[in-house]
Amino acid sequence: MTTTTTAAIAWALVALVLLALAAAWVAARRARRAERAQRELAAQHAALLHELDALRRAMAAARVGVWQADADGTLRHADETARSLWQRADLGDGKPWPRLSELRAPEHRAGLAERLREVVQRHRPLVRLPNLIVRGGGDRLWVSTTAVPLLDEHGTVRGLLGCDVDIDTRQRLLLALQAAERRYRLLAEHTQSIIYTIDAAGHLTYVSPSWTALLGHPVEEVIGRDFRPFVHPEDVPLCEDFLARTLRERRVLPPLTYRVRHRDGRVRYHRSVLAPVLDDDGRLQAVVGNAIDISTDVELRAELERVATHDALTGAANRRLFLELLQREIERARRHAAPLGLLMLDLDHFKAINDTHGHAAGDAVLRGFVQRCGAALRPSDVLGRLGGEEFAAMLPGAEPAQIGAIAERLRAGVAQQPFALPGGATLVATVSVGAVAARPDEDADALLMRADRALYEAKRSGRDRVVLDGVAATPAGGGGARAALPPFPPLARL
Ligand SMILES: Nc1nc2c(ncn2[C@@H]2O[C@H](COP(=O)(O)OP(=O)(O)OP(=O)(O)O)[C@@H](O)[C@H]2O)c(=O)[nH]1
Repeated sequence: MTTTTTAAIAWALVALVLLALAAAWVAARRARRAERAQRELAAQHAALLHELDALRRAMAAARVGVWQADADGTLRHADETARSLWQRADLGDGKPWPRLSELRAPEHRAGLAERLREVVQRHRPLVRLPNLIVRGGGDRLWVSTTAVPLLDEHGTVRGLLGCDVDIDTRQRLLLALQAAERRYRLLAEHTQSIIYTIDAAGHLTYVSPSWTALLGHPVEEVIGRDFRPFVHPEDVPLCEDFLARTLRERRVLPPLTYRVRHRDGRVRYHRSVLAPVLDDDGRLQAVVGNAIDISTDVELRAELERVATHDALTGAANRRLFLELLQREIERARRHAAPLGLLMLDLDHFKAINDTHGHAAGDAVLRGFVQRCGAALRPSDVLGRLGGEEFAAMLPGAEPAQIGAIAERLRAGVAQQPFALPGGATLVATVSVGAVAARPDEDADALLMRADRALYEAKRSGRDRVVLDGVAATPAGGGGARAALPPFPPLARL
């Protein structure tokens, strides 16, 4: 072997060693890189697992149960939360999986199955469908179901991925709220009273259908309109003040009674409460009112009042009311230095009318007498029946000089025309009148006493006449009128 050959071999060996070293270095580097990549992967995997665990815990806390199903809705997988929501921990334990819809309450089964079919056939996701599940324990729980299609690389639906979220508390509250609202709406729409809302400017923003029943207008003619045209003009300021005070004081005030015009023109009496509706921050949301028709009560009270204060036979004010009004009128006349007249009237020989023609005839004369007085007096005058056939007329504003003429007109109105009796017969009756003008310092008793004395004088001096404050003002009535009367028995006061 030559030196040259030996050297070549040696160089080749060196090259080989160098190559082997380089390969070992590269391999070691690769191994280091692979090891680093594996460590990174493991770290990423651990982080992912950590995130997944956090997500799983978050979903469990939010009561979101995830499930997976075949395209026909048969379940394939359900996570722990889903199993716990459904109370079906044994799902899939060797037994065939049910369809998702089979876990639902019977009334919601078909609806859910149909919506899942739509997800598969039309790729349309199902989003938050509230539905009831029947849990393993038999109780029912409201969940909201969401489902999306699971597609393969060709876009074919291979199954469904979805979740059930526990919305039981919220849904039951919502249903209770809806039921309450339905109840209140029913109440508002069928109540005898009018429920309404009104804004600060006085526009009616809602009225219940009972408005039509109580006031005649169709509801659409009222909503959006100002309340004022519906209220009696005299009561508008009262109602405006009521609304303004409710808005200002933000509280329910005692009810207000006011008059409202029915569509047919009749006046109705309403009593209303107004309640301000405030939000949590105390801001005014609306003003709600409830008005009831109290016309019947008002009319009944007026009738009771009339019965209690008026004579049932003739309709004249009874003694109590007349004396009350007289007292009031005397005080008013004194305050305003106004004149006031008083007539004391007593039908003549009334006992004889009763005795001869009967009590019914006497009643007819009393009624006719009051009618004639009504025709002869002014609307502001008051006629009262003080008892039996004795009456009194109060004449506010009558000057002393006029009183005699008024009394005479009244006397003549009685004597000059016969009274119709129940059987068709007629009868002429007369009346004696004591007329006085009130004096400024006189009280009711003194005034009545003076009028009574004048009346006594009229009777004493022959009846069918007026005595003005003790002085005979007119002569006795015509003989023709007296001719119709039966012969008089002896009279005590003569
Ligand atoms: N029909 C009827 N009679 C009444 C009623 N109230 C009182 N009387 C009668 O009126 C009569 C009053 O009689 P008297 O007080 O004697 O007076 P008079 O007969 O009118 O005699 P003078 O007043 O003196 O002219 C009595 O017979 C009473 O019974 C009533 O509501 N209906």
